[in-house]
Amino acid sequence: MKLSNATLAQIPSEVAVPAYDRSKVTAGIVHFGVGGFHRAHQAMYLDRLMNQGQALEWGICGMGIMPSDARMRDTLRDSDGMYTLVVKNPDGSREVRVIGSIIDYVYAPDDSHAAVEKLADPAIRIVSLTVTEGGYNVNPVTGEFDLGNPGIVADLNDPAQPKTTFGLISAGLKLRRERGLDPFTIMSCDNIQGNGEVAQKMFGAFATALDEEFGTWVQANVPFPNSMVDRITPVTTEADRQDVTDSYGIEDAWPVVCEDFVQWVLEDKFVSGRPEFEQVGVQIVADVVPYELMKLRLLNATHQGLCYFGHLAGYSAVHDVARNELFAQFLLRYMRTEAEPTLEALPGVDLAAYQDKLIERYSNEYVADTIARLCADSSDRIPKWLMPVVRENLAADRDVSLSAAIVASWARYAEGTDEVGEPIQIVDRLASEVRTAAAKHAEDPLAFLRQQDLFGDVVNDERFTKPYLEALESLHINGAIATLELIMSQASTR
Ligand SMILES: NC(=O)c1ccc[n+]([C@@H]2O[C@H](COP(=O)([O-])OP(=O)(O)OC[C@H]3O[C@@H](n4cnc5c(N)ncnc54)[C@H](O)[C@@H]3O)[C@@H](O)[C@H]2O)c1
Ligand SMILES: O=P(O)(O)OC[C@@H](O)[C@@H](O)[C@H](O)[C@H](O)CO
Repeated sequence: MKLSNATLAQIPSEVAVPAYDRSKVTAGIVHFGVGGFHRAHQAMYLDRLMNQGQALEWGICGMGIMPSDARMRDTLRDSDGMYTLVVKNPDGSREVRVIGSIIDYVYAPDDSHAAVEKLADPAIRIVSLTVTEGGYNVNPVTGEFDLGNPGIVADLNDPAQPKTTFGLISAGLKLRRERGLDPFTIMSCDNIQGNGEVAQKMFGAFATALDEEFGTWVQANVPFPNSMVDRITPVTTEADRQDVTDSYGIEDAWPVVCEDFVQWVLEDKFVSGRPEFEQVGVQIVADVVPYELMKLRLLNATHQGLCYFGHLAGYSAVHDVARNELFAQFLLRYMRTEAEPTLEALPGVDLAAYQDKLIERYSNEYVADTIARLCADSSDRIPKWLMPVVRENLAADRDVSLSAAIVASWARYAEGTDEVGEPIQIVDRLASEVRTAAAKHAEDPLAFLRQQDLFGDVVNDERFTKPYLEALESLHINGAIATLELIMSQASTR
């Protein structure tokens, strides 16, 4: 049966369905970047609240700008905004739920005027984002807003027909201001350190470029809370879709599969109110930074630590890598000896247990996360999650050997051929740059590190380049597994 309001009553009892009257839910949030993660995380939390009879005025209106978002528009239109969330436990059991908190979807290229009007609707009080790290338009060299991006240039030249998130959100805010309405909160939920601050800087820069006085108003009036978000959510596969049909008789064109673990730590900085997220397990705190650092430097950095070595060693599934003791010990050692010294202690958080739990989470075979997903967009990830660990450790004169080996594994991967001569498809907005740099390894083994916009001046520091060159050479001569063995045997004698 096709998932929709009309078929909800026929859903089998092992699948939970919204216990609230969806016709009473109204939109209070516009979300940009409705993908797998948003639907496994924020929309799920809101659905939990609604199931408690609360937050019915905080329904979500998705908004898309990318050509690929047309598919989400059509899928959600067909299912009245609903989808199946399949939570996979490590023992093979699962919890399956139809999520009902998304009630509308606007594909902005269809009608940018309607999209701006939606953003100016007084009922909308939060605009949230999961638009990926690349969606913040940060110039990698300067760290500033990239005013040269053609989409941004077009929106600045023709602000009445906005096409980017920056153009649309700014137009919505401007209209609200003209109409004497309060602004909305802009809530980033992307894996970026200081995601609220980065969003504030980037949206502020766009608004200023549009009109200086408006930029000042945005900086003074629009809050940008920081958050730490966590739930491993792989890309939905055709097998996942078929499984939902075969197991439950539900025809859902785009279900979501995720792990059982979920966490959201959120700064309480909102204008015009917010849902009572704390009632459904969200941690509302004054300072998110230590939580963010913990998650990005332990979880996201070890995803980088396992994916290039894993790919080179011939793996395609994350759980197979995590279950290999050599890899698990390498990741644990990186976390304990290099990442943890850069983290602040957090009340109630046992960092050693957190690290062990990560290996357990990665080992969940039912989640079926892929090495390919983790290897994408490396140039947005290694510089943001791993290089800050390196810089802090070098400043404190601490060891960086394992971090250097992770960077070397990326450099080897970027050469574009694996250990049995198969081509590697590099998915990265800087794919041609990183491939060009990696292609020079034979003549200049430090060529990759000379990409200053990615690595700063670490190429000049022998404490980093020595273990980096050793790892890279070993990767070329001995391969990934033997290199990890060598690194671990050297580490045990330190
Ligand atoms: N998947 C996870 O495990 C996970 C966990 C925690 C946080 N996140 C965060 O969520 C983000 C999205 O992950 P996902 O798994 O939902 O990916 P996804 O590919 O399913 O969805 C990404 C969404 O972002 C949109 N998007 C991409 N670039 C954009 C741009 N420049 N402007 C506007 N929209 C843009 C896409 O159209 C899509 O709607 C990640 O990049 C990360 O920051 C993901
Ligand atoms: O989604 P990205 O691109 O920010 O990073 C890839 C993964 O490390 C990430 O999606 C994790 O699975 C996630 O952060 C877990 O909460």
